[in-house]
This record gives sequence, C-alpha cells and structure tokens, in this order.
Amino acid sequence: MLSLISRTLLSRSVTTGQKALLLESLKHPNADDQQTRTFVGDVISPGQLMGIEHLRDPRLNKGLGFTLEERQALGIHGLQPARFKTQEQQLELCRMSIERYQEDLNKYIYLTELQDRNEKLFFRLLSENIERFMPIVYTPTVGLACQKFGLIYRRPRGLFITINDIGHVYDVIKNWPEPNVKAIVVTDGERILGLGDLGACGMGIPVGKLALYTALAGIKPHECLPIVLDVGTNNQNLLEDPLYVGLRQKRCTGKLYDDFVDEFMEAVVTRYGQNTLIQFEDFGNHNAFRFLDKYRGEYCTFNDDIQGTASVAVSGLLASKRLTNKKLSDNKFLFLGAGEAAIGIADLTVKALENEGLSLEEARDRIWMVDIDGLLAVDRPEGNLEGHKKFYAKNHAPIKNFAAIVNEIKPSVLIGASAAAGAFTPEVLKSMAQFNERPIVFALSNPTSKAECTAEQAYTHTEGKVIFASGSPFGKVEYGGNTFYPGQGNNAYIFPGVALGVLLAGIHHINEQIFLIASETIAENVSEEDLKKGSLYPPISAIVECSKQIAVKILNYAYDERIASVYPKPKDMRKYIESHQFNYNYEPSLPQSWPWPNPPYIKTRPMEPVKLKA
Ligand SMILES: O=C([O-])CC(=O)C(=O)O
Ligand SMILES: [Mg+2]
Repeated sequence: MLSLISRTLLSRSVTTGQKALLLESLKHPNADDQQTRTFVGDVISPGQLMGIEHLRDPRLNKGLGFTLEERQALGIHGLQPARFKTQEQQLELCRMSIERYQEDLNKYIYLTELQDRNEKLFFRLLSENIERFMPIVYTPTVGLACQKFGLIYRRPRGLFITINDIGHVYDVIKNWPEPNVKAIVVTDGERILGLGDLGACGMGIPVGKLALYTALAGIKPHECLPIVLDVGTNNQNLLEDPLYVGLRQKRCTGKLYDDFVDEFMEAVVTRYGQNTLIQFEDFGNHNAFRFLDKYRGEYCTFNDDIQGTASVAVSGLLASKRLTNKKLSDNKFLFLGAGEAAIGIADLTVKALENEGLSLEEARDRIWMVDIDGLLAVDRPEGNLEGHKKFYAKNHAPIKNFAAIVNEIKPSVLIGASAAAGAFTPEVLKSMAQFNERPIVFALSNPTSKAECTAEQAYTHTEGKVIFASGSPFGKVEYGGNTFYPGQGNNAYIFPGVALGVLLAGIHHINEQIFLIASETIAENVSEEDLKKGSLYPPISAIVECSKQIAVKILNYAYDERIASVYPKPKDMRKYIESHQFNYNYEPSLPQSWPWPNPPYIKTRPMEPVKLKA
C-alpha cells in the first residue's frame, strides 16, 4: 500500500521543503520500504522507471549487473537471484547460450530476445564479436529470418505503415515512442536480398541494418528507426500462408503508391526534421532508381543497394590494383545483372575511371552488362534498355548464352549481382583463368544460396588464380597447398560509416563523392597481409575502425565543401565522433551525487563475482 508520502512523491510535484521532510522520514526506523523506494526513485531522476519496470526496460536493464546499492535504490532487490555479475561474465554466458543452438535461425531468435531485454549487452556482444555474430543478425541468416518472419514474430520492433494509412502516415509515425530519431532504414519488401518479394516480412532487413548502425558505427539505438511500408505483396505463397503477418493483398502500384511514399517522406521530416537520414533498402529495381532520383535533392537520403553496394565493390576493385599491378582503366568489366547493385557499381566505377583520366565515354566503353535478355546490345530484339542500362549498351550482335558472352568479351573483371545462383559455372570460371593471370570475380548476390558461385568453386576452377569476393560470407578455402580467406564485399563496410559522417556533419544531401570517399577509405585499410590471404577487404572486425575513419573523412570533406550544417566546426573530428557514439558498457544506474554515504537499507553484503566455468 502506498503511503500518502509516497503518492505525493509519485506525482513528482514535491517541493524541496517536502523532500527535506521526507529525507527525515527515511531515517525513521518505521519508514516502510515502499516509501524508501519511491523517495529514492524521485531523487534519482524524475521519471526514472522503478521496480520491475526498470528491469523490463531493455535500455536500463543490466540483469545481474546491478550492484546491491542499485538494486535496493531502484526497488529491484529480491526480484533477481542474489548473484552479482560483471558485464564480461554476462557476455560469456551469452556466448555459451548461443552455442547451444544448432540452427542459425534459433541463434537469431536468441539474439533478438537479448536485444529486447538488455540493449547494452546485445550491442557489446555484437560489436566485440562481429565476425561471429554479424552473419546471424545480418546476412545471410537475416534472409532466413525474413522468410520465417510470421513464425518467429514475437515482439514489435520498428514501424509498420500500411497503404491503408494513407492520409494518416504522420499519425502512425507519431506513435513511435522515441522523440529523437535521426536515422531511418525503410523497405517496402519488394526485393529482399536476392530472395524477392517478401512483403511485410522484409522488416528483418531494416532491423538488421540498424543493428549494424549501432554495432559498427556507434549510432545510438534510440536514434534509429526501422520501417516497413506495407503496400501488399505479389508473392502468392505469402498471400496464401496462414502465418503471413502483412496486408493480404497484391502490391499497390502507380499513383497511389507514389503518393503514399511522398506522404511518408514528408511525415518523417515533419516529425523528426529535415536532416533525418532515410536509407532506402531492398525496394524493387524500378522504384529504387526512381526514388533515389526523386528524393536525393530534397531529402537526406541514399539507396544502399545502389550506392552502398557500389561503394564496397569499387573499394574491392581499388584494392585489387595492388595484386594485378594494373590501373583500373586497364580492365574490361563484365556484369551479370543490370539491377540496382550492378548499375550502381557500374556508375561508380565510371566515376573512379574518370578520376584516372578517362572521359565519360571511354569509361562506359569498358563496361559490359548482361541481364535476363542477354548482353546489353543496342539492337537486341528485346529492347529493355531503359534508364542507366542504355549507357552500357554496346554496338554488338545480341548474345544470350552467358558462357558464350564471357568467351566473346574476355573480361578481366566479372561481377555478379544477379541473384542467379551458380551462374558462374565451372566453364565460365575456367575461361576467366584462361584470359587472365589474375581474374577478378565478385559473386555479390545475397544470401549465400543466391551467390553466383561459392568461394571454393572460384578458387578450384581457376586453379587458385582468382581474386575473389562475395556478398555473403564464405569460410576459408584450401587449394593447392594454400589457404585463402576470401573477403566479403558487403555494403556493411560502407553504410554505417557513411551514416555516421552524414549525421554528425549535418549533411543535407548525399552525393556520389561521399561514396567514393568511403570506397577509398576501405581500400586503404586493406593490409598486405589481407591481400596475401586472398582478401580485398579488411577483416570484418575492422569495420568499427573503418566506419570511424569514413566518418572523419566525410566530416572533413563536408566542411571543406561547405555542405556541413553543424557549427562550430569540430576541432578534432575523431574526438567529436567518439563523443557522440553509443557506449555499450554498463554505466552506474544511480546518480553520482548520491545523497547518502550508504544505500538506504543494506542488510545484505554483495557477493564477490564468481568466475564462470565453461
Ligand atoms: O543486406 C545485404 O547483405 C546487402 C544488401 O543490401 C542486399 O543484398 O540487398
Ligand atoms: Mg539491400
């Protein structure tokens, strides 16, 4: 039962005089526990969650990491076992727990639940074990999680805005509890990785991408908002699936769809400001390019599949120069796929070639592309050469067969972004090794099941000559007495650092140069040792440092070019960045100026932390 005093305090309208009086009452031997807790709570900070609610809040929860003093002051004493644990001991337990699961999807569920109950522990676990857990919370397992979304859905994370909300999108965004969102990743689920249309189940992607915003770039979790625009799905299996959780209707298209996305963009900046970063992710091809062109001059936005993927691929190409001793312009590039990723990479490669002194025409001339209708040839009967495709169409007889195209063009660089699993056949790979001393082969489609070839196939069929990278992770490959550790050319090297730099500089519009800066930064971080091991990328564990370096360079660029809007200009960019990053280490839950030398009622002595046995 709450006493009158406690209720007064709960109302948070106590005066200093009342507090002094209550402080007095605390010392009274008859003051009951409830009074004590309530009073202490009020002193900690108005609005501080007390009791069980403190444990239930993933931002505040430290599990057994609360000290005795904290447990008593917060009113959670006795709600947990007596043991005290350090965060390190908790991390060890997390690692042990995950290993108990055989299936990656179960590991994914474990990690999601950890994020739901203890945010700092989740992000520390992820940040300090990126190589191990990125493939679970992100590609490739996140693909499976999206496919099974209806089955594993437990708690909401992110916003689902449906086409039925048109006219009221702002009201839906208003329901998001965080007032200070700075970055949004949004999808309409039409092209989830290489898996196709997964409708509302695509939510796993924005959630996974934003987990990397925090784990790899230290962007604060409460500043990140994952969003699905649910406009239906054309995936018949999902429409008939009793477990499907999205709108059960065909995709809305045309003017209504465009008006809906327009309204969404406006609603975002109305609630969170013009500088809110909006990352488009896994939209269908036709919409991805349209929206990028339409919104990039008006909003702070980029398309990760076009620009992020381009940036990481170009970074790999820049690093490959050190192995081939060629200039970029000495290469002939052949792309399988002419969608978001392929066109994005081609466009940014053109920019990099121009930087080497080529004209726009000369640069485009070096790039050949193949789509579902075969080689992009000016006179091919199918046409289908809209948008940027026409820049790469050649005056060449139409050819359809991919192996024949490879033999005809004789490229030095082969880039797959087609979601056509296994398209780089042994025959294709052998041909590449015939024309080139060191053929460059990127099999970038995700997840692993969609890769154009595996790492093992690439090394085997080129007799170990290949310079290989993939979009999804592959383990090491033994070939001819050598061990190769292929790099993962995934946009995770790029988007977290770009977002960090853009947000901290207050850049209004994100130009291509920013992505080239990111490419160069990653390429500079590739060591001789990485190259020797067969990787064109720094180790995954280095992404945290790389993201910081990308952000420093973007900040310098933004101030030099006067596209920054945060003033005064920071003196030390690195320090400025670090001062804004998320701290995943536990911090005291009580204010430093604790008014008592001892907690209100210590009757228990803290136990010494005990070392966990594996
Ligand atoms: O999510 C990933 O791993 C990379 C990416 O953007 C995609 O494949 O669509
Ligand atoms: Mg994507």
